[in-house]
Amino acid sequence: MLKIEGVHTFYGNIEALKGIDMEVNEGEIVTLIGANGAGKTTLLMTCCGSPQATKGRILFEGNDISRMPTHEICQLGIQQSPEGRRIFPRMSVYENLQMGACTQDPKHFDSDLEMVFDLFPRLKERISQRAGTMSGGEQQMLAIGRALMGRPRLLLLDEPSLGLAPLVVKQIFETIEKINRENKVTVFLVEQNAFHALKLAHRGYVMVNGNITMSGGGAELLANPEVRAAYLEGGH
Ligand SMILES: Nc1ncnc2c1ncn2[C@@H]1O[C@H](COP(=O)(O)OP(=O)(O)OP(=O)(O)O)[C@@H](O)[C@H]1O
Repeated sequence: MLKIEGVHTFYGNIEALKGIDMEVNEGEIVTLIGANGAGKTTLLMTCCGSPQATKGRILFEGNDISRMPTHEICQLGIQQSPEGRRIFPRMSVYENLQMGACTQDPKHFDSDLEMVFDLFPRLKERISQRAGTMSGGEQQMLAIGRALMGRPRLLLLDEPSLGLAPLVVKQIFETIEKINRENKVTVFLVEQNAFHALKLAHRGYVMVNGNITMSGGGAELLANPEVRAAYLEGGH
């Protein structure tokens, strides 16, 4: 579904991605783990066209999206829930979800809203609340819900567990699994919480300093001593 071939991305003269090859197959949850500054967010952003890859190409369902503007990439069926959530804090929950649907045919709006409320009943309870006044976990649910309103076939999630309490992290990961299994959305997940993220994943990749250094099944990477030593605190 998503094929990343020899992708290099620069910020000025900083080479953040140094020739990335990887792929996400339809129906999978694929996790990318790596330390701070490894380039994980840059890879997700590059898949969405901002910044654009300087070398290499990215194919989505056979279309070369590497030089495409972000809104066209969204229309093809890729949506992102960004790092730090980036919800619109002064808007209500409902208005945030409306924003997520803005590229879509309005005829889908009501049923898509129900789908999001089924996944995150808390958002329905908070429908009129200003998004910026909600808890971190609720804001994360909203960021994922907003992305789903854009009807993705491929959902890119950047650190959905960031700053959340363990119980909330568990709920968010269970919902991600449900979105993949029941709503049939393919998921590409970037995480520092390697334990949860690899447990959930069909396959995973490890990124170090702008390069992919390891790949394998989620369970295989979880069991790998190098991965455990580097990314799983206390051999969790
Ligand atoms: N807008 C930018 N301008 C210049 N350099 C940047 C910019 N964004 C990221 N970088 C640099 O690119 C490299 C990769 O950063 P990136 O945010 O992709 O890493 P990451 O793996 O997502 O890290 P984290 O887990 O901390 O979010 C880092 O060296 C970072 O300092």
